[in-house]
Amino acid sequence: MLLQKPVQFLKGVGPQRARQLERIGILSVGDLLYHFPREYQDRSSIRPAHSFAHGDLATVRGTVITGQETKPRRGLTLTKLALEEEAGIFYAVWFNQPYIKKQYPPGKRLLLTGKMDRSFGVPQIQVADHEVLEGDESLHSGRIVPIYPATENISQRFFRSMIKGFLDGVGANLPEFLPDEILDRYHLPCVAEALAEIHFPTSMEACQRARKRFVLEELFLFQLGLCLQKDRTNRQEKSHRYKSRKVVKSFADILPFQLTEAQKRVWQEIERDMEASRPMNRLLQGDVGSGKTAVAALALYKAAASGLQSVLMVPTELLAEQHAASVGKLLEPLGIRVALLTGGSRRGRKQVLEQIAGGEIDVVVGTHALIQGPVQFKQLALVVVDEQHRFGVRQRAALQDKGHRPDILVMTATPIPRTLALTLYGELEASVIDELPPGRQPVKTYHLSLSQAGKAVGLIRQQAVEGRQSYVVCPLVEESEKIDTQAAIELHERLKRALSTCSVGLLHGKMKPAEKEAVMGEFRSGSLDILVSTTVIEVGVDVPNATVMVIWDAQRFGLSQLHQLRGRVGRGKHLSYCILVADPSTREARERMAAMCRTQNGFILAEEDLKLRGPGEFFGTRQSGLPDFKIASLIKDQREIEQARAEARQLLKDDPDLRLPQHRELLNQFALRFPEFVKYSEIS
Ligand SMILES: Nc1ncnc2c1ncn2[C@@H]1O[C@H](COP(=O)(O)OP(=O)(O)OP(=O)(O)O)[C@@H](O)[C@H]1O
Repeated sequence: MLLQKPVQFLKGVGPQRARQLERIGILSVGDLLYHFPREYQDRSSIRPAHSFAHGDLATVRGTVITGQETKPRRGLTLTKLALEEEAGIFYAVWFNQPYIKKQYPPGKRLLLTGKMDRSFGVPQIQVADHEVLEGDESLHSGRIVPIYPATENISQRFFRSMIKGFLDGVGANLPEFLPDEILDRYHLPCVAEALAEIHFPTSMEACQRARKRFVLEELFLFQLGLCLQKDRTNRQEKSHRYKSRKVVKSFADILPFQLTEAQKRVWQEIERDMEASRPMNRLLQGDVGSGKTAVAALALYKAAASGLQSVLMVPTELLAEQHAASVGKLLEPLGIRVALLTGGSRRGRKQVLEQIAGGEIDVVVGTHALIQGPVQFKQLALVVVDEQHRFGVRQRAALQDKGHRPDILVMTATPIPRTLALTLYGELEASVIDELPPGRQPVKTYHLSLSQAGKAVGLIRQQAVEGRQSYVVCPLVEESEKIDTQAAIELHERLKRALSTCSVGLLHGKMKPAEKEAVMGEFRSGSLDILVSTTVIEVGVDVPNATVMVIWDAQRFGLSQLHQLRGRVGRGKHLSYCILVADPSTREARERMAAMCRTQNGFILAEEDLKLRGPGEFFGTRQSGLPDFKIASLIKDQREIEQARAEARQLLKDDPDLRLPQHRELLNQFALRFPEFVKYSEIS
C-alpha cells in the first residue's frame, strides 16, 4: 500500500532526512501525510505593497529590479531587494540569508509574505516566506498556507513541498476507505480531497470539513476497535459457572451495614453478568467512599462460594495490604481463603504462588504489576481491577489472556464525563453508584495560607481530644521521592513537638512494606492520633474514624488528586474537615483551591480538572492508557466521539468481522492504525 511505503520512497528524501523525520515519528508516507498543520496563515490576499499599514502581515508580488547587501554590524547581513509592481516600487528585506541576492537577480518574479514596515517613504517588507512565481501555483504565499509543528532541522518549506509533491502526483488517486454512507451523512470529503484541503486549503470552510473528516476517521477507527473487542468477549463462552443467587443473600446479611439502593442496583447488574454464559466486562463507577469495594467484595465472595478463584488488583502495595485485610476480615469467617501476593520475601511469595496454582487460595489480592506477572491459577473466574486511571484499554485486553476468559470488573473513583468514558472504557458496560452511604456529612473544606497553618494544628488537637484521627499529607515534589521523604520527616518532627500530648506516626514511600503496614495498622486500630504521610495514602485508604485531612502545599496537587485525598475522610458518621494549606501563586492554582472549597461533587471537580489541565495531565500521561490521537481532541470533539461510536456500531451490525470486500481498505487502515485491537479481536 502506498501509505505504508517508507518516506524515502518520496523524491527529495534521502537517508539523512529520513533519520530526521524518524525522530519526530514519521516513518512512512502515511505518517507524513497525517502530519497535520498546527495552524494556517491566510496569505491569499495579494495586494499592492502601499495598501498595507505598518505592522500588517502582508503578501505582495513583484519583479526584482536591483539588490544590495550590507553588514550593518558584526554577525548581521542585510539583503535588500527593490521590486517593482504595477503600483510602484517596494523593498524586501532578509536577515542573514546571503544567498538571496544571487538567487534572485533582476527580472525574477517573487511572491513574498512578511511584516510591513512603513517607517520609510517606500514600503518595506521583512520577509518571512518567499517563492519564485513561475506559473499560477504558489506554495508558500498567495494562499492559505499551512504551518506545521515546529521541528529542528526540518523547515516548513520542506514539509510543504514534500506533501504537495505527493498530493499532486500519486496522492490524488488514494483509495477511499471510509464507507460512503459516512461521508454522505456528515458531508465529508474523500480522503484525497481531504488531504489536499487540510494541507493546502482553498478556503477555511473546506479546511474545517477536511479536519472534521480526519477527526471522525480517527475516532471511528478507534471506536471500531473498542466495539470489536467488546463483541469478541460477548461471543465468548466462559468455562466457569457460579452458584445461584441464594449464596450471596446470606453474605449480604453479614455485612456490617445495609447496602444503599445504588449498591443494590449495581450488585444486581454485576450478578446478572456473572451468571451469564459470556464473560463480564463491566465498569463500576462511583465517587470516593461510595462503597465500590464493598460491592466488589460481594463478587469475590460469590466466586469463592462457587469454588472458583478470583483476584483483586490494586494500584499500590499499601492498598493491597489494606484490601487483603478488610476482605479477609469479611470472608475468612465464612471459610474463604484470602491471600496477599506481595513483592516481599521470595520464599513467602513462592509459597503463595504454589497455593494459588493448587487452588488452595480463593481470593488473591495484589498489585497490578504482580498479578500481571507469571501467576498460574487453578481456575480463575473473576478479576476485579481497582483502576484509578493507571490502566488502559490495552492492559485490559491483555487480561483476557489470563485464565479461561475471566469475568472482569473495573472500578474507578474518578467520575468521567460520558464522552471520555466512551473512549477510555468503550468496550465495557457501565454501572454507577450515584449515592453515598447514609449519614455521610459533607467534608468542611477550608483554604489556609502557610502563615495560618497553626489553625490546622489546633483543629487536629481538638479532634484528637474527641477521639478522632487526622492525616497530614506532605508536599508533593515532582520526581523526587527523596525530597518528599525528607519533607515528611521534618513535618513529622515539627508536629510531634507542637502536639506533644498526641501520638504522631509517619509513613513514606522509602519505608519497607512491613514498616508501612505496621504504621498503617496502628493508625487503623486507633493507637495513632495523627498520621503524617507522603501521598502513598492517596487512594483507597479506609479509616472511618479519621476526620481531618490536612494537605500541605496543596497547590502542588491536581484537583482529582485533592479530591481523592479528601475522600480519605468523611467516611464515617462524624463531621470531617479538609484543610488546604497553600500559598498558590498562579491563577489556575487559586482556581483549584476555590473549586475544592466550593464543591464536594467529584463529577464537577473532574470536569473542572479536565478543563484546567487537559486529558493527558488529567489521567497522568504515561500510565493513562489513553490512545495517542493525532488530531481528535477528547475535549473539543465530544460530538464526534458519539458519532464515531454510533457509526462503528452500525457498521459492525452489517459486517461483524469486517470481512465484506467493500471493507477491505477499511480493515487495512484499521490494522495499520490500531494494531493492538487486531491482536485482541477475531479479525485478521
Ligand atoms: N451501604 C453502606 N452503608 C454504610 N457504610 C458503607 C456502605 N458501603 C460502604 N460503607 C463503608 O464506607 C466506607 C467506604 O466504602 P468503600 O471502601 O467500599 O468505598 P470505595 O468506593 O471503594 O472508596 P474509595 O474509592 O475511596 O476507595 C467503608 O468504610 C465501608 O465500610
